[in-house]
Amino acid sequence: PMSTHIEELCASIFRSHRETSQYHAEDLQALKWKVFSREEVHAYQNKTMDEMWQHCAVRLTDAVQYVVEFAKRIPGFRQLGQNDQIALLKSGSMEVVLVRMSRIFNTENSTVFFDGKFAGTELFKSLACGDFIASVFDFAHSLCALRLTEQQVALFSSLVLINADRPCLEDRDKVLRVRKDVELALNQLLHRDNQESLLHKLYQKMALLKNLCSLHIEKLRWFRQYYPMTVHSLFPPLYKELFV
Ligand SMILES: CCS(=O)(=O)c1ccc(CC(=O)Nc2nc(-c3ccccc3)c(C(=O)c3ccccc3CC(C)C)s2)cc1
Repeated sequence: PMSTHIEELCASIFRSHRETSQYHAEDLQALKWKVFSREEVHAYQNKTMDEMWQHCAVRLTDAVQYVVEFAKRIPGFRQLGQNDQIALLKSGSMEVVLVRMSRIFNTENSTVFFDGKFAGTELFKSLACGDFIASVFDFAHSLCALRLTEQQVALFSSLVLINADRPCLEDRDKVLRVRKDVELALNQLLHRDNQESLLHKLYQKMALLKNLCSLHIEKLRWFRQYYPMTVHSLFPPLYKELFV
């Protein structure tokens, strides 16, 4: 059986996850067939590249804000130094957003929840980074296939965030100690759910997340060389702080 400390850690991470999810997977089940009309898709496709990038950056930053709030409520994360908290969010927040977004992906018609309805890859055409968007969709498909419970998503998200191998950490050992507890909690949860086989699959997903985030930064740098002023004056400050 789980130790009380680990049991409490599990419960508190799950609570933090629920409290800081803009949308709960079950709420979006009702919306999952609400897709954009052909006219609406065309309206997005007719946006200029900088308009669409800016639109997405604003949406993405909303989602990142909730991840920052989630991190702050993870026991142990708050005990880390301010600089280490920022370093972990800088390198991990996009990964957690990708994990969260994947759970409300409609695998039957390959659509993602965006701007209140479900959108296919074609809606994002004007971003001019089709390979990246396709990879995000592929990742969402592959994570959905694991059919994680919300508790498993909560613990997996914490593990993605609290990573002692991230760059620029001042107290690596402290991050490692906090991570060890979260690893123990996930191990015990999977044991209780009789799904130990999920563990190595989740570690494989972490490797995919790392690649996806590098691709995001690469595309952002590419976009920024064409529209430096859009990024400078129209992208949300938090987006610039974390990704630029
Ligand atoms: C995340 C918490 S949640 O409560 O589950 C939630 C909360 C809110 C929403 C609604 C939402 O903002 N959906 C967005 N979808 C995408 C998207 C777009 C292309 C493919 C796949 C999803 C957004 C992006 O901007 C994005 C996301 C990942 C990688 C790349 C990008 C675009 C680049 C240009 C920044 S924002 C969805 C889910």
